[in-house]
Amino acid sequence: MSESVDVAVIGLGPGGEHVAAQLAKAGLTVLGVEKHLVGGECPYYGCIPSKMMIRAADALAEARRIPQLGGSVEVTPDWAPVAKRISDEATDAWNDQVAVDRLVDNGGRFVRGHGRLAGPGRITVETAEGPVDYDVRRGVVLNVGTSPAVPPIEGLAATPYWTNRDIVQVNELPASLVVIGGGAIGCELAQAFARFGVAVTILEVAPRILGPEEPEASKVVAESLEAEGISVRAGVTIDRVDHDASSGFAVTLGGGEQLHGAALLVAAGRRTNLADLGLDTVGLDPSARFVDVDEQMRAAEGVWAVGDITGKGQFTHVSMYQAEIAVRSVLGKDGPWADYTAVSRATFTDPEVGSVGLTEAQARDAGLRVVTGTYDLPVSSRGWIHKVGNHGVIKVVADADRGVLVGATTVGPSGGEMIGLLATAVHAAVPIEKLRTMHYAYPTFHRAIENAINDLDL
Ligand SMILES: Cc1cc2nc3c(=O)[nH]c(=O)nc-3n(C[C@H](O)[C@H](O)[C@H](O)COP(=O)(O)OP(=O)(O)OC[C@H]3O[C@@H](n4cnc5c(N)ncnc54)[C@H](O)[C@@H]3O)c2cc1C
Ligand SMILES: NC(=O)c1ccc[n+]([C@@H]2O[C@H](COP(=O)([O-])OP(=O)(O)OC[C@H]3O[C@@H](n4cnc5c(N)ncnc54)[C@H](O)[C@@H]3O)[C@@H](O)[C@H]2O)c1
Repeated sequence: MSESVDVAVIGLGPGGEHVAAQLAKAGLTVLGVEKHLVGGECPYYGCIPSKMMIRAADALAEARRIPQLGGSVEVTPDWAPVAKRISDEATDAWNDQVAVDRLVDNGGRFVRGHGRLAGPGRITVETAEGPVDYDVRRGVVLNVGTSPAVPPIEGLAATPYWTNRDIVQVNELPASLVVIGGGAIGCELAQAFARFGVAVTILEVAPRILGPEEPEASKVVAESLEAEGISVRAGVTIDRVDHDASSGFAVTLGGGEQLHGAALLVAAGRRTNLADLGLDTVGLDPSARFVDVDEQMRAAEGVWAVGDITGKGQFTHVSMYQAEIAVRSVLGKDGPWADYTAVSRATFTDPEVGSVGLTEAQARDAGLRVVTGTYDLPVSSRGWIHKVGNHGVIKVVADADRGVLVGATTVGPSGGEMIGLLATAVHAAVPIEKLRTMHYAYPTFHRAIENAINDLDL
């Protein structure tokens, strides 16, 4: 006979873990199903270990700026404390016992294995001891996340390339690193490794790195990376990859040029973990790239989905936001339901890139009467004082008809923090006239936002 539970959560990434804990605390019988590590990509292979690397790398870079400001310093990078911190503090050597215990302490049940929908109100979990069936009375919440996408480049599959899951476990740095992909992962990790003395090349097929960001942001970051000695090659195609134990990786570009690296990182986007999830058994398309959800995160009768698989932004904060909504929906509570007009994000390069809402191009595509304002950070008072490391730009995108901002980008030192002010402005549709007449402390970086708003021809 099958065991019976109120709710099963398949995949315990940040969102799924939150859903399982909250529903268990609300008194439901909740089964959490995870095939690898409870907590998902973010704590073990993503946000947290990468930001620990970046924190250390930024400290090195800041120290190297001392001679231009006030003294002398000898900087000797050492990767060992970074590797140790990631293993000891972030991942517990990639052991999730604490997270499993947290779920159980909250009243949830846990099973390790591959979960799969098996028709309305039923799931099967492939455990180490064999398949176990469960009847699910109220519903199933899917939070199965993504895996690294590996482009079909000739020769690549047969080489010992790294993905984010390997690079966060590196104990010794390579002399050189080729990065395939100039997105958030590629740019953040390229800069971190370069600051530890690794010779880094970024290969990006699109015309510019950080493609989803404003072109102004891509330009500032590309210039900053190049100024640190990183080779940024945008608009290139890769024909093949070879590897030899003695000489390392050889990457052949379209046109024949060959690049070499001791290590190769594939950071070319993500694919959703939707294969072998039994989506067809509940009437969903198993070949779709994302799971289509409504504003309550419902994908089908008795099926909810949260996180990267919903296609609403592959960020931990989006997964957690959706998790809160799914919890309310499962419990039969009221909204507010999902609204993505002011999703913000931060890319932790130096300079950091903060952004919220629509880019100028997206706003134009949406048919808005668009007006933009920009301001270069180095000419702001704080940028000028800051001197070395002050590269940055603020850009705001306004809907001229409504007199509000619909998007903004803040590039610079603390760019990811500066976006907070503008996220509130977009989220709450604060009238531009109100933003023009508020106080901006002097001399902060965020005071340059006032200049960008005053640059709007409105
Ligand atoms: C290097 C890197 C850096 C990042 N940095 C940031 C950042 O700074 N800020 C930010 O907001 N986001 C960042 N992200 C993105 C962030 O990690 C994800 O958006 C976040 O983890 C949310 O994902 P999720 O909730 O969809 O699930 P995931 O974290 O992807 O977890 C899904 C879980 O489901 C499990 N699973 C899959 N299939 C099954 C199955 N059939 N049965 C049982 N279990 C299953 C997996 O093992 C996994 O544990 C980064 C990602 C990477 C790779
Ligand atoms: N700070 C953050 O919030 C943060 C940091 C890292 C990752 N993330 C999340 O993780 C997601 C995945 O990150 P990502 O950087 O892997 O993906 P991405 O989609 O952002 O970037 C991948 C890049 O690889 C390029 N590419 C694809 N195939 C290629 C090829 N064959 N040759 C050269 N370039 C190729 C793409 O054009 C793209 O620019 C991000 O979209 C983001 O949502 C967030």
